[in-house]
Order: sequence, then C-alpha cells, then structure tokens
Amino acid sequence: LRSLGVGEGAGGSEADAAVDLNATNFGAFLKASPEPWAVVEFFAHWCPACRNYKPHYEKVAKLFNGRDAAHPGIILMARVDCASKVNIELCNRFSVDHYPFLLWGPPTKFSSAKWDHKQENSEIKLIDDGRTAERLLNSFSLEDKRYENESMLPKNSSDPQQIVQAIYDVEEATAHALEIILGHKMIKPENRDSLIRFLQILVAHHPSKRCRRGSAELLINFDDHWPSNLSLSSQESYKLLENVTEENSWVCGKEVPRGYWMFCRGSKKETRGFSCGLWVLMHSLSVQIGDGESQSTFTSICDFIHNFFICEECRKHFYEMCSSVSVPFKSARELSLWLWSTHNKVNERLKKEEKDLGTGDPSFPKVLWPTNQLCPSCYRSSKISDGALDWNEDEVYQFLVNYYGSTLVSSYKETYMESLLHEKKTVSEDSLTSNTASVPIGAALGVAIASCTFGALACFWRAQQKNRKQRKNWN
Ligand SMILES: Cc1cc2nc3c(=O)[nH]c(=O)nc-3n(C[C@H](O)[C@H](O)[C@H](O)COP(=O)(O)OP(=O)(O)OC[C@H]3O[C@@H](n4cnc5c(N)ncnc54)[C@H](O)[C@@H]3O)c2cc1C
Repeated sequence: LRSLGVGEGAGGSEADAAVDLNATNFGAFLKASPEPWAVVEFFAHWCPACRNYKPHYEKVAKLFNGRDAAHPGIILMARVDCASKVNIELCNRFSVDHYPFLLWGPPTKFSSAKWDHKQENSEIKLIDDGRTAERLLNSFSLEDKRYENESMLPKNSSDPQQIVQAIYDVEEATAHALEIILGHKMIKPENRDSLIRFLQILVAHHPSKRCRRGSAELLINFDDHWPSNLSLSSQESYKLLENVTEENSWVCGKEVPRGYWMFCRGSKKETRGFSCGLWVLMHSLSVQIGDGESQSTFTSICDFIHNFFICEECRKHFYEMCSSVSVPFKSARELSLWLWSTHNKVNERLKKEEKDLGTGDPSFPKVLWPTNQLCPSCYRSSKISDGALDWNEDEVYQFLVNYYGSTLVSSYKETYMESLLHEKKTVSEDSLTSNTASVPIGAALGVAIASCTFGALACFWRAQQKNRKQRKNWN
C-alpha cells in the first residue's frame, strides 16, 4: 500500500511521511506513482549528517505525502538507504557520491534510468541545495507567492477540465468503498447478491481499466471468500474474511486507496472526499452503460447505496428517491438524467442545511449543477419558473456524456497514445491500466498539465534546467 514508507523499511518510524524504498520495490513503486514529480533522498543510516537532515526532509515530505498532506498528488518524497547492502547497486546506478544526495524528476524516469553528473539532458536533476527544509522548499519554488496563491485558491468549478483529475478519485472511492465494506464486515447473506451485481457493473463500465480488472478478480473469487451458504456470523466466515481483507481491498491496484483526493479534495479535511468520489463514480457509470442495462444498473446502484453506503441519512434519503421511481428506465439517457436530477435534489436540500448549520465547504458551496458557466446551453432560460430551473435536458445529457465520459478518461487515453508514439513499440491494451506502472504516472502528467499548481513547478523545472549550479557536497 501507499503507506509503504510509514513505519516500515530502513529508518522508518510511525511519523514518517517520506516513503522508504529499496532495490526490490524502487522501480515498481516509482513507476506506479501518480505524482508527476518525485524527490529521492539517497542516504546512509550511519551518516550523522543524514540523521540531522532527516527532520528537514520529513518536514517537507509531510507537505506532499500522506493523508494530512497540504499539497498531495504533486511530489512523491522517497528515500533509499545506500548503507543497506541490497541497495548498493541501486545507489551506484544514480552515481551517489555523498550523503545525503537528492535527485528529483518524473517518477518514471527514476524507475527506468541511470543517472550521472555528466548527463546534461537527463530529466533527473540533482538538488544541489536542499540543506534545510526551507532551502529544499525554495528549490521547488514554493515560496513563490504565485504558486502559494494558486495552490490555495479553490479550484475553478466552472472549468470543465477539472474533472480530468477525478479519475483518481473514482479509483479512490471504489477502493475506499471496498475497504469500508470489508473493514466493517458488511457482507451478509442477504446483501451479498447486491454487491455481486454492483461489481458486475464495475467490471464492464468502471472508467479505470485496472478497477475493472480488480472487480473482475474479486468476482472470480467471490464464492471462495463469501460462500452463499455461509452466514457471516459463523466463526468460519469471520476466519475467511480475515484472510481476504487486505488483498481484496486492492480492487484498483495495490497503491489505491492512496489516502488523498484530487478533484474531490475539500478546503477542509472533513469535507468532500469519499461521498464526492462516489457521486462521480455513479455518474460515470450512468453514461457508460447501454440502453438495455439502464433498469438493472439503476437497481444495482440503489441497492448498493442502500446496503453499503455507511452514511445512514444519505442511504435512507437516496433509497426513498429510488423507491419513488415507478416507470422502468428504458435508456442510458433516462438513467443519467435521473441521477443528475436526484443529485441536484440532494444539493438543494444540503444547500439550505449547510447554510443554516455552517457545515458546508466554503470553497465548494452546493449549487444546482451544472452551473451556467459550466454549461450555458444546459439552460433554456436562467429564470426559475414554478420553482424550477428551465433545463434543456438534451443539452444536459450531452454535457453529462462528455464530462463524465470522454473528459473524465481523457488523461488515460492521451497517455496511452503518447506511450505508443514514444516507445515505438506495441503496447497491449492491457497496459493501459492493468499495468499499474505506466498509466497512473502518465495519467498524472495529463492531470498535472490540467492543474494550475503544475505551472509553477514546470516553470521552476525549466529555470532549473537553465541555471544548473555546481553540485555541493553536504558532508
Ligand atoms: C448517494 C448519496 C446520497 C447522499 N445523501 C446525503 C444526505 O442525505 N445528506 C448529506 O448531508 N449528505 C449526503 N451525501 C453527501 C453529499 O451529497 C455530498 O457528496 C457531500 O456533501 C460532498 O459535496 P461536494 O461539494 O463534494 O459535491 P458532491 O455533491 O459530492 O458532488 C461531487 C461533484 O459532482 C458534480 N455534481 C454536483 N451536482 C451534480 C449533479 N446534479 N449531477 C452531476 N454531477 C453533479 C460536481 O462537480 C461536484 O463537485 C450523499 C452522497 C451520496 C453519494
């Protein structure tokens, strides 16, 4: 899991945010990292300067890594103990000649490349002055006020490209949902079928291919883990559950859930996140299905929320809305629009509640969605007639299809095409998402390009390339 470095490996402790890597996991972990940038500290556990430097590195790592990170998803901060025998060859590969020794660059480059001081055009660069936390941060240009402001500003909710980032949140929500289901031992004989039906939809229509694959594997093994004739209150069933918990929560790959949200990140720790990710997942499913699946998908979504969404009020209200549907759905369009209008009903109710109680996220107030800025053509007129907005439902549906369909998965697709062109070799369809290596990284680059924080980092990156200084030895 993503917490690999926390409390594990050489030099790890409970509080560590920097990820401890070694020769065995270095390549695979960096390849699968969704962050567009990585910093790797090569150190030796016996080196006193490294011990003194550790709190500085850790301070910066906490900003970028872990559940409480202020800037998640931008830079992976990792470390390798070169004094450990298994890592000698790895450290040689990067020409480590003093400690601590810091390199940074795109994670994929680390996983595959060698590095030495003479390599002028390498995308991996030496950080030649990161001696204190402040200086290390300076080297990322984070004291640049422009960057600070950009990263702190609420995301521009009228920018349709923001949804590109949500592919990670859909993966996160899927894995998180499963973690909750397993953690709370929620699978019971009476709701087991409902989970199977929901997983079947994920296998066919989840926007992330590795979640589709993970869901399929879960289904293949479902009967072994949760035999239909066993009651989960029996000792045997609990034993079965204990054996499968961790492995089975890897429905979207080992590194998910990552512990942070991108599109669904609130301005406060307790807002948005999982419930936002769940909505996005449901909307993305509703635009993927075929007309013939619309009624069964509706039933599966309703049952899944009813049985497995652990927010009591939410599932109750949602189920009431599901129960009020009397005519079966005949098309994907009908289902997408129903989900959209149901979500808007929830928004409307919460808008008032959050205003009265002050419990909402001030940067993401509830609105009737999509706003006029996001989709002007969705409105026939902005006037409210009979207490309702005059929506153009054809335009709304078209917008939903683009937003939750093609735009949401666009970074995956771009990366796939890029990798084909770049590597000039045949890449099987499988590698698109089943290979946890190439796609999340590339997708993250797509995401990063769409994200404003990336601008400052990219500027810094270019500046660094122009102004490469003489490296310094810190010992
Ligand atoms: C099934 C369900 C029922 C819920 N019921 C309750 C409840 O009863 N009480 C409660 O307090 N909380 C409830 N929640 C949580 C609540 O709806 C929000 O998810 C939460 O408050 C976080 O809000 P958010 O600002 O992240 O936006 P969310 O409402 O989570 O929406 C996520 C994203 O979806 C997009 N979006 C917004 N509206 C629509 C729409 N109409 N159609 C398509 N896309 C849209 C926007 O881009 C938005 O950022 C429920 C959540 C779910 C999944």
